[in-house]
Amino acid sequence: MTFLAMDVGNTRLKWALHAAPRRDAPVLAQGVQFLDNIETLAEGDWSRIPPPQHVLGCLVAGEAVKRRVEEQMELWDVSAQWVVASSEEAGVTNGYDYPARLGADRWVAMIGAWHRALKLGPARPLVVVMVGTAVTVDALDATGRFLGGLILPGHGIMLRAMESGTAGLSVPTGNVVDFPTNTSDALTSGGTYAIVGAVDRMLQHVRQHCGAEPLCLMTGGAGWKVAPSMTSTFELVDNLLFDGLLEMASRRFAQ
Ligand SMILES: Nc1ncnc2c1ncn2[C@@H]1O[C@H](COP(=O)(O)OP(=O)(O)O)[C@@H](O)[C@H]1O
Ligand SMILES: CC(C)(COP(=O)(O)O)[C@@H](O)C(=O)NCCC(=O)O
Ligand SMILES: [K+]
Repeated sequence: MTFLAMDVGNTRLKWALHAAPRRDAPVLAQGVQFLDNIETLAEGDWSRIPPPQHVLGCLVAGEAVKRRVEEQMELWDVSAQWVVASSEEAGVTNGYDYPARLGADRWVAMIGAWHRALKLGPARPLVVVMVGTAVTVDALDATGRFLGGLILPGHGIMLRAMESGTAGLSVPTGNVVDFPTNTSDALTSGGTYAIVGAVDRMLQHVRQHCGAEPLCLMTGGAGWKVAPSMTSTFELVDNLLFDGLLEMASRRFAQ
C-alpha cells in the first residue's frame, strides 16, 4: 500500500514515498527537484521506486506545473489527489474568508503542525512558519482553528525586488549582523530580520488573543537561513508538509 506524498512549491518539488498512507509509516525513498527539472522525474528518480498505490500532493505553483507533474506520473497507473483547503480537515478548521483560497501548502503544514503538537501534550495555540519562495506565518488557537496568517516575500524575492527597483543594489549575498556596514550585509540582514520580526509580531498577536504561550514550528527549504536569527523559542521541523499529507492520507485512504 505504498503512498507518495508530494509538495510542489514555487521553487522546488519535494516528494517522499512511504510504505503506507499511515502516520509514522517508514519512508522508502525521497527526493527534491527544482521546477525546471520536473521533466527528469519519470526517467530518473521515479523510475527507480516501486509504483505508489496512492498519491496525495499539494501544489501552489499553478496549473501548468500541475500538468507537467501529472505527465511524469503517467509512468504509474495511479491518479493524484491534490489538496484544496476546505473548511475542516483532520481536526483543523479554516478561518479564511474563502477557505479554498488558502494556499494548500499552508493548510497541509498547519494540519501537520496540529498533530505534531497533539503528540507533545495538551492542545495549545500554534504559530506555523514556512520559509520557502514566500514566507507564511500562520496562527491556530488551542481548538485547532486557523485564525489567519501573514504572507511576505522570501529571501530571493526580497533581493530580486531590491535589485530591480533600485539602481545600485545588485550585490552578492551577505551575512546577518546587528549593525551592517556594507550593502550585502545590509540587504541580507534586513530581509532576515523582516521575517524574524513578522514571526515575533504574530506570536504577540496569538499570546494576546489566546491568553496562552503558542508553540512555534518552522519549516521550509530556507528555514535554516532564518533559524539562527530567531529571537523567540521555536522548533525547526524538516518534514511538516509530509507529516500533514500523511495525516490527511491516513483518513482519505483508510481501508
Ligand atoms: N540547495 C538549495 N538550493 C537552492 N535554494 C535552496 C537550497 N536549499 C534551500 N534553499 C532555499 O529554499 C528556498 C526554496 O525552499 P522550498 O521550501 O523548496 O520552497 P517552495 O516550497 O516555495 O518551492 C529557496 O528560495 C532557497 O532560498
Ligand atoms: C503564499 C504562497 C505563495 C507560498 O508559496 P511557497 O512559498 O510555498 O511557494 C502559497 O501558499 C499561495 O499561493 N497561497 C495562496 C494565497 C493564500 O494563501 O492566501
Ligand atoms: K512550500
